[in-house]
Amino acid sequence: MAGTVPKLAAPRPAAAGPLPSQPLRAAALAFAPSARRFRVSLAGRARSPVIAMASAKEGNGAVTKRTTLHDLYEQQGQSPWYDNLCRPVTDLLPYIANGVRGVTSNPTKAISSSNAYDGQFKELISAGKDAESAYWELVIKDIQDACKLFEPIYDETDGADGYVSVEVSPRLANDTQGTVEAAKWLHKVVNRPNVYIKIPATAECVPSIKEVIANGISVNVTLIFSVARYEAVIDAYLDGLEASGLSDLSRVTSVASFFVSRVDSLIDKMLEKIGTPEALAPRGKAAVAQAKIANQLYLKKFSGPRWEALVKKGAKKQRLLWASTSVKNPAYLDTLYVDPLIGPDTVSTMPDQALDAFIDHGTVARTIDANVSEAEGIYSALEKLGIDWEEVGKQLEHEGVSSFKGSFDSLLTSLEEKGNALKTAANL
Ligand SMILES: O=C(CO)[C@@H](O)[C@H](O)[C@H](O)[C@H](O)COP(=O)(O)O
Repeated sequence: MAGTVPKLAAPRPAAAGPLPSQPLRAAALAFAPSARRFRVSLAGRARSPVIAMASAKEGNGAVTKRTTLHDLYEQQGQSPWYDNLCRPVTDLLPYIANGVRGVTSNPTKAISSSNAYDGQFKELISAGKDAESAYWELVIKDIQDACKLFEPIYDETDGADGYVSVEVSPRLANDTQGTVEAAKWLHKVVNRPNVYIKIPATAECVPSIKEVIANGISVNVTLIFSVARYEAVIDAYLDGLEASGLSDLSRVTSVASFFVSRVDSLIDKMLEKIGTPEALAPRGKAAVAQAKIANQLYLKKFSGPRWEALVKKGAKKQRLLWASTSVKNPAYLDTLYVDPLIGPDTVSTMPDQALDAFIDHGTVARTIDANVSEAEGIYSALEKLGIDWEEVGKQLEHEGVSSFKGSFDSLLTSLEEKGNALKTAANL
């Protein structure tokens, strides 16, 4: 059935296929994160001007400037990830050299905005693949290549960091069992230890998370917009670990992607509609306040007897990952969704805009658990103004799922048209 489990013939064996695994791993090792001076042995073309500047070579080939991304991890235990994966995947190398420790992907965006996929797409269509199978082959190649680049970090941290995440079809966002099957399939075909299968935190997919974790598959739970749904996600992770039957849980890990900027975008609009001075005052404060409260919940849930029993089997905490970190309102500070959310065992995934701003003028300091009572005050003041946090979460989830589905559908339509044109031109 179209839109359920994608139709890729069989998992590709690790050594077969076009994956240049050895050169990529060698390149990644040359950029090894533990090295103080990074050798720029493979010319990755940085998309971020700040990363490019920081990677500028001195005569001896060393990176000239140590970025705040290294400090973020080394001083505060937060992992900076890059919220953008597209071809050529070796573009990631300067990012890794400058302190990036993982990557989140949005393949529909990557494929629709680049012609770097055209060559492989043409080969796949000539080989008789349909558009959807070709889509998955393109995606899987990027993910496998990126996994190789981050493998040194994964190995060095004993599986705690160095992940690359890839989403199941967004058409399955309301299909519990379809999501489980797609996650198992994707995990099998990618066939890399450091892949996160991305599953949305919709009501229908919360049970999928439990089942996928119970199958020993690491998961990036995405599209979390409310504290209530976040709690259900943590429970699904804990239930999954308990149900797994594995004696060693150390290789089943997860991140919970809490979206930030979109919360302000919606709540700001609601506050502007109310329009009173009390309502206008907290604009731009809701998202960070809610995120800080989410972190308090994280601390509570990953402690105590239930959690300690899992730790004895090697379980790792499901880290909070801040997503949607670029600022949408130009009136706000461009580090608004990074600076105040720094703390241990968290991930901040940043697109170029947020990454550049943070490297340029971000502040490395532990902020996630500072001013928590102020955050709680903002949260309840907004409730008093009539903001229903669960409803906000539901609306944002609905919009997020629709927009991911929409871009997936329109990409597939354009790949089908492109595929048909190629077949006609080649008389296939
Ligand atoms: O994988 C994840 C989070 O799980 C991220 O790539 C996530 O999809 C992105 O941060 C968001 O889609 C970006 O959101 P926005 O900046 O468009 O609001």
